[in-house]
Amino acid sequence: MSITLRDTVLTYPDGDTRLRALDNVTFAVERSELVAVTGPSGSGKSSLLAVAGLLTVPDSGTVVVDGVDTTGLSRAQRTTLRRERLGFVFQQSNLLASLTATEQLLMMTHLGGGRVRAQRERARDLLSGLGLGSHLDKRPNQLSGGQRQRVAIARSLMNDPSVLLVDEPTSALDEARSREIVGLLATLARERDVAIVMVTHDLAQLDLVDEVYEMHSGVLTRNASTAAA
Ligand SMILES: Nc1ncnc2c1ncn2[C@@H]1O[C@H](COP(=O)(O)OP(=O)(O)OP(=O)(O)O)[C@@H](O)[C@H]1O
Repeated sequence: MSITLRDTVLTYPDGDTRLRALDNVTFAVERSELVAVTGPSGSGKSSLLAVAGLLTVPDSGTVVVDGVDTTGLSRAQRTTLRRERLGFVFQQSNLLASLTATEQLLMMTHLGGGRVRAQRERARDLLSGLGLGSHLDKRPNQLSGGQRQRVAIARSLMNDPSVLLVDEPTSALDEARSREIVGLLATLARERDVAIVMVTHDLAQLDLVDEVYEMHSGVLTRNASTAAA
């Protein structure tokens, strides 16, 4: 398994009591799998991504990333593991306005160190592989919403992650573009052997994913009827 959450509990203060944002969540995604997590607003989906992404430490339970049990790791150790094994794609691609597509990807290497020439080649290969070969030097305002989301996906792959955590990738896109992006994620999962967890409200694309989970009031359940595989 590339990412496993076992009996994970996350609470927040809520007046005199505590709200259970994750209520004994158990969840595992293998490499080459694309899994969708749906559920109403406030049900705990962002909390799930934050815990899986090692950004938030749960109150109890276990998070295992690529075979590494993260329980008890220091903040620095979690940061290293995150940088080496995890990739993130956010709702609104989060690109920097002043940088070209290639530079958005190279930013990741400044953060992580590494040789610029080899990284530039890798950035170009990734962008070309995602159909952006003729847009390498374009800035976000010169790209469509779907192209921007592709740049964000390419950027998330720079460190060759084992796990990709994707938050509402289609919320700013029309139906056809949404389908392309989810289809692309399904292909990437298989071709790059990466485990992808995608939070989404976009029920129209669920036939493209391997498994569908539903979150309700912090409780995660597998939805067998809508899963394609
Ligand atoms: N920092 C916080 N402090 C207190 N309560 C919080 C905090 N963050 C989230 N919550 C609460 O935890 C619950 C789960 O929130 P979460 O953001 O994970 O839901 P979500 O499913 O991602 O919602 P949305 O679809 O609207 O993004 C909600 O009831 C929310 O109000």
